[in-house]
Amino acid sequence: MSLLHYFGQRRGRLALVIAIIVVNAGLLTLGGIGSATALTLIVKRQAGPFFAWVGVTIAADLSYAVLLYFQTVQKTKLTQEIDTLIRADVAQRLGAQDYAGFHHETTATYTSWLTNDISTINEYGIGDLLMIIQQIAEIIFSGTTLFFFHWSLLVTVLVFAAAMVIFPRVFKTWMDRTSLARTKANERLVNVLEDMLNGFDTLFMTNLTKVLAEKIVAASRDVNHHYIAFGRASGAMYASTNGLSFLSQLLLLAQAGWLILRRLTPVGAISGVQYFGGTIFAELSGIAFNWREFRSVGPIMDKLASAGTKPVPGPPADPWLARPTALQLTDVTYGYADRPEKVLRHVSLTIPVSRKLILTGDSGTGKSTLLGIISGQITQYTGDITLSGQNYRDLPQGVLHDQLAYVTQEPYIFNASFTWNITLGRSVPTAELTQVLQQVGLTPFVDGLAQGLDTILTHNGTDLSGGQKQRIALARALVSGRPILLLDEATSALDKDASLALEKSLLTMPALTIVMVTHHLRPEIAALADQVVALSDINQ
Ligand SMILES: Nc1ncnc2c1ncn2[C@@H]1O[C@H](COP(=O)(O)OP(=O)(O)OP(=O)(O)O)[C@@H](O)[C@H]1O
Repeated sequence: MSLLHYFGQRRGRLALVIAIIVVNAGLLTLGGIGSATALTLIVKRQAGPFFAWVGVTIAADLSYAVLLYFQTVQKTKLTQEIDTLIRADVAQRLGAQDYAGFHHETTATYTSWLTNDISTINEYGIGDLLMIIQQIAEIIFSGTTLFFFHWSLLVTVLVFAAAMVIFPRVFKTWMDRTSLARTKANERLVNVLEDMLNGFDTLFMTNLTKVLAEKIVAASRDVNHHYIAFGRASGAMYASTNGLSFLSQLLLLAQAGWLILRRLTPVGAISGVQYFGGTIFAELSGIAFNWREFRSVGPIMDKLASAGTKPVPGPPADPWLARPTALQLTDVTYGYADRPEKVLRHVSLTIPVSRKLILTGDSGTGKSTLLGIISGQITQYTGDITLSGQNYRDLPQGVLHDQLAYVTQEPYIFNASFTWNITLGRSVPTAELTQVLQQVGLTPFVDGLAQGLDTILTHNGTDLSGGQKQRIALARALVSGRPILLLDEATSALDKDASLALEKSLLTMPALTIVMVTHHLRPEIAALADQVVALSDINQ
């Protein structure tokens, strides 16, 4: 992932912005030439030409002002387009990862990548690169003009220019290091913000809301510290390159005076040298500074690329999977990386097609872990799992996901309409949607909403009850049309009668293969299952 790659994708607008920038640099130069020439003419007391050049200078400066407007607008459009390209790329990479890969970083970290890092790319990547182009254009125009005043002025400029290009290299490592540390601190801040703000209710009920401010202030100080470290690096470079620039301008002024005294250049050169010399050195020190900043975006782009590889379209689903015959677990063993004890030990289980299996067991014994493995989210187990005789390890994730719907205890609700939360954007016939709503018992609730199915639900369903969220998740699973349902305490938030009714309705759907995890197995539910398995009986 390189920023230049994204510039390439928007080369048309980039060319337009560069064209405006170059014309503007030319207009600025014309303004400078106008002032210098006017000075020469007034010393010679030539009134007509003097006012003509004043007019040229005014016209150049006014045109510059007008073009500046278009430059700003086009630059903003270019920046916004590139932002979206980068976000799309990162989002695609995140979406193409496997379950463990995605959860390697927190969502807050990803948020920081897609917000803070994009801002940094805007400022230091896009903004600085365009600024560098403008600075180069101004340097070329100013250098050419100085040459016409006297060639020796250009030689002096080139000597100092070389010094200014070499000098900032001293600061490269310092700036790279502090820039990366700064983005890491931003990630930590976003993580703390998300953690504390999401935990508000808990802190509020325990009268500990002061913790909110304490943690946020601490994380903010951490960010301050790293911004200041970067500010030191960039400030040191900025100050020293500017010092060199001032020194160069003074020498150039002295040289121009000497040339005028020896009648080798017109009097106007005194203002021209100040103007163009000042422009060249200011822009050169600016380039050195902006180039360093621009380069500091490199590690950020590398970090964004670490989100994974770009997705490649998966193979089409195998026809043999159209109707899976059975799920078969053989000798499955698994333990979490940071825990010494294995949670599952040599578990073997067969779940024939369209059968209903209920898995029971005490809390913490590994039921959810087993469903995590069957769902394909956890992959680092030993042993084998097959679906229709095909080993999970040979199945592309997409193919497996086409066969399974996994409903957890705490389903996620998107900040989108009721319909979207059930269909996830797929098109589903209204009759089917209505039937599923009926099956999961959501119809009375939806009918009571002023906007019905168009009601926008809040982020993570904070305006819904736990039971309503679970009903939505079940509707989502049924609408998906997957032949295998994995239910992890999927009705735990419902009252006894509602939970019984819903479980009964699910277990009597003839086509579905169901693996249902439950703590509270009621006899009427057990009677509907083909198999009731206690995890402790199969976990050795
Ligand atoms: N991400 C994780 N990292 C480390 N350990 C974990 C993780 N998830 C679960 N565990 C541990 O694995 C064990 C089994 O957890 P699991 O959630 O599978 O149990 P469970 O039978 O579903 O429990 P419950 O009925 O309470 O939901 C527990 O000891 C738990 O602490």
